[in-house]
Amino acid sequence: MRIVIAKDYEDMSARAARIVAGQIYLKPNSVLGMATGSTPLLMYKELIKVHKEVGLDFSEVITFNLDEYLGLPKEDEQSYYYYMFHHFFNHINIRKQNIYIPDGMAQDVEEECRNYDRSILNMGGIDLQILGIGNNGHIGFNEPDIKFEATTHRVKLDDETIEANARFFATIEEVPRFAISMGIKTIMHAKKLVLLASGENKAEVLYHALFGGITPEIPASILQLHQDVTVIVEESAAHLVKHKYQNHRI
Ligand SMILES: O=P(O)(O)OC[C@H]1O[C@](O)(CO)[C@@H](O)[C@@H]1O
Repeated sequence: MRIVIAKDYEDMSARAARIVAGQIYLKPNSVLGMATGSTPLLMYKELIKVHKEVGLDFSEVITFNLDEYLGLPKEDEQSYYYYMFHHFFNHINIRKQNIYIPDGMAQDVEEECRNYDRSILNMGGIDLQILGIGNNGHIGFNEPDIKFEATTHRVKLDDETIEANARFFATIEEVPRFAISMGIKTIMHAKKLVLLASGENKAEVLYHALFGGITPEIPASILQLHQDVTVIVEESAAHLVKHKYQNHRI
């Protein structure tokens, strides 16, 4: 595991964007795993800049999103489908048929999950997965006490996640209670993982995830078992981690 302490949110985002750009440069038809939430927003902006200024080509790139709320249609501004197009896909030359996001309105959720995992396999697996971390240690929407062997599945969101994500909705009642999420096993199968953490509120959970026991109570702790993880921590999330790490420049 490489741990990089970035000096601020801009630095964290630029470093993450460089890893993604490097991946696409070396393998133009890379399969990328995408995350949502506040953390990767500036990384997406950086990638758009690299696309516009240097011509980073997304025409062969394939993407799979980590998760989607159940019950929100694509056009709902709080859906992750909307987020991804609004913040990223509408601004680059990715092909729509290469974009995979779980369907939050699927009639048969189990079938949707099976198809999602099958599509990932058919594309040769995820080359590079971007991850954020929830206040409770979740990755994707894999909430504490998840089964580490889970593949893509329907999840019930924790109260803590509902509270944390209420900031994006008019009222907390509007936050969906269920979602579809890649499972831990799906995530762990990615060839490379990049975990981003930003903000003081992530400091403690990040420390436990990286240096505590590997336990379903902190789903991100499973990342300790992956052979190729880069953690990019913004300074304000890093004060506990700092005691333990050796800074590696990337
Ligand atoms: O980046 P944020 O908004 O703190 O969210 C943390 C994580 O929770 C989620 O919103 C739930 O999947 C992720 O997309 C994100 O990585």
